[in-house]
Amino acid sequence: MKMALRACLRTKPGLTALLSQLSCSGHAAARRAPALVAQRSSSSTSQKIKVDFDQSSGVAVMHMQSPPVNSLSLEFLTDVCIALEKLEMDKSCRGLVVTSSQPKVFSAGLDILDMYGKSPEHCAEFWKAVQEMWLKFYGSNMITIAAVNGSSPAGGCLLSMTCDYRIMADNPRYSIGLNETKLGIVAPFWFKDTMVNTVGHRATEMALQLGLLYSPAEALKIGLVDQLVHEDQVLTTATETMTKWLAIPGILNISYTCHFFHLWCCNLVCTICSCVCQVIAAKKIHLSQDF
Ligand SMILES: CCCCCCCC/C=C\C/C=C/C(=O)SCCNC(=O)CCNC(=O)[C@H](O)C(C)(C)COP(=O)(O)OP(=O)(O)OC[C@H]1O[C@@H](n2cnc3c(N)ncnc32)[C@H](O)[C@@H]1OP(=O)(O)O
Repeated sequence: MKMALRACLRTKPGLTALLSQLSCSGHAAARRAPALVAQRSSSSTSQKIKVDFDQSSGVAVMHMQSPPVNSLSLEFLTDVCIALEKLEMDKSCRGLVVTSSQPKVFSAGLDILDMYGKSPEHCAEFWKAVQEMWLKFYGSNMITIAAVNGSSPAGGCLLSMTCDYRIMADNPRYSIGLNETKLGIVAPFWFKDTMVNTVGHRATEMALQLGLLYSPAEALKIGLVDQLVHEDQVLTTATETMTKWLAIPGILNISYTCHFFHLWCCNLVCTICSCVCQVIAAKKIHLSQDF
């Protein structure tokens, strides 16, 4: 799916426009102008994000440092998107590792405090920022690897699933998954689609309906993560793995992209049809209540 988005962002101007409308892209850029990285190795820091870029390898490491648990607030999401935009614009940056500076937690998912009791304008901006993060990671031209060095529920799991590869710390205290159901909320369809693309249909059904959080070993078994390593080795393994991915010529990447793009379009059409059916059904229910 990520590759599919990459392809359409490269080749389909119409869809790019559609996606940019969906994601309100540019809202982050409007706040702070991106700067190109000129040094051989550099480090740029916002309050909540630290990016180390090694120009010799073309690999950047994004450290999420929003205490206590890297919850995805509007401010944090905006910083993530700005950092991504900057890296994306620097053509020498080919790979991105995302990890956490917080102990025991990769990301606690959407910031619950930022969703509660806020103005409709804030909620709209917040929700657009969530979509923007998803689109930017999924549609990135860089190879992305999530170095999941702690628990990663809900939106945190989504973030990791938008990456090309996931390496998780092998600590049974940590968990990962889309647990929204357990919180009494329904995960949006694009959370669901992202998981289907990662672990398949049946595993997603089970995961979402029961709101399951998986231990690292269980997550590996269903393919939610690709590799488990000792806690101390997560970041180094991620950078080593990146070297392998970057050795693959970009043209092959684009070819696979076309296959996945086809699948993604089919999915989108199905989703639109199902939304139309739901609206028709809701109208029928409404009418039958009137009479
Ligand atoms: C606004 C309009 C949009 C509306 C749309 C709504 C529909 C959206 C539908 C679905 C999508 C939802 C996606 C989500 O991501 S919802 C968030 C789900 N997240 C969780 O369930 C995680 C909850 N947290 C935990 O499980 C744990 O905190 C932990 C495993 C991440 C870490 O555990 P531990 O190290 O033991 O830390 P604590 O539990 O003690 O927490 C420390 C501190 O952090 C606060 N906190 C934790 N999670 C969040 C969070 N998601 N948002 C905000 N704050 C969080 C926690 O309360 C503690 O705070 P303190 O008491 O003040 O210290």
